Amino acid sequence: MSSTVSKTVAIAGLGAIGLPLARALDAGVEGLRLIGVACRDPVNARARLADFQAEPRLMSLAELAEADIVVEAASAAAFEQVALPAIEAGRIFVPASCGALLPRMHLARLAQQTGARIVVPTGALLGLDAVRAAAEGPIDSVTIETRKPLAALAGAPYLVQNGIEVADLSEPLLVFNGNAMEAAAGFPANVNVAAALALAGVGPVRTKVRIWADPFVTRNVHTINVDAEAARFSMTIENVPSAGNPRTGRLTGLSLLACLRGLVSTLKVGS
Ligand SMILES: NC(=O)C1=CN([C@@H]2O[C@H](COP(=O)(O)OP(=O)(O)OC[C@H]3O[C@@H](n4cnc5c(N)ncnc54)[C@H](O)[C@@H]3O)[C@@H](O)[C@H]2O)C=CC1
Ligand SMILES: O=C([O-])CC(=O)C(=O)O
Repeated sequence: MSSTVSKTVAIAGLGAIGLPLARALDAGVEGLRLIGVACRDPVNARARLADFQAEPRLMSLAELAEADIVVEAASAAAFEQVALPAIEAGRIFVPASCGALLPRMHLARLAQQTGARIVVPTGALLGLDAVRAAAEGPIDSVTIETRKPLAALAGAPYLVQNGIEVADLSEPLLVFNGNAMEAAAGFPANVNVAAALALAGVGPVRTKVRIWADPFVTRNVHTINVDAEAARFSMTIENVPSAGNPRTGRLTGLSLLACLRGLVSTLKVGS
């Protein structure tokens, strides 16, 4: 159920997350109107937008801040170029690459001054409603264990820097065991989920992360374990990789769409 509130939306990136999200908005979501997208390659972007009913403007990353809601679905490297203008302009900023927010929490303080909001979507994860509720009281521990197919982890900076080869594994290998801050730096395209979990719960230092390269899984699998005073829970999600990007679960674009709907709906479900 949506309200008569209408907000404009602009999206950075037309990849596995951004393109289906843009398509869904173009098909019509009450209260939301897509006005712009930013892409690296305008020719390619025009081809992707050719069948849209209302073709959005091609914008620079900074120009996206003309919209009420600015969605970042590009990369950790592009995060700041999208985030800063949007937050300076007092917009609602929705980052998919939320791992890039962890070392930039000054942006949250800037948002306080400008009236902007930073809305981190649940993305490829689950259970952040329960984690947030638990975090209103004492929490003993929060962990996330991620298992990805080998192709989804290839090229991660942590693996390259540590000379860890995963391409030919015949058994699962624990490739990382640390906290969410370190995980976001070492696997910027793989564990934004750990960053979102950290922001929902006990922060990036206390949130423990284990990453497995697993030749036996065909999905991106995330299991969170929370031990809090009010509740103990474990939840697992098995995400179908996107056709366009095996690192990214197909659910992520849908999560962003649900998040945007929540920004304009009169009936909102979940905390
Ligand atoms: N929060 C979550 O649960 C999840 C977050 N992600 C993150 O979301 C982001 C987007 O993911 P995908 O759509 O799968 O990536 P993708 O690689 O499929 O698409 C990204 C798009 O952004 C464009 N792009 C990159 N840098 C740009 C720049 N400087 N200017 C303009 N366009 C630029 C690329 O050309 C590409 O079209 C990534 O950082 C990814 O790690 C991915 C999965 C889950
Ligand atoms: O899609 C997934 O399974 C998770 C992911 O890539 C991320 O959190 O960056």
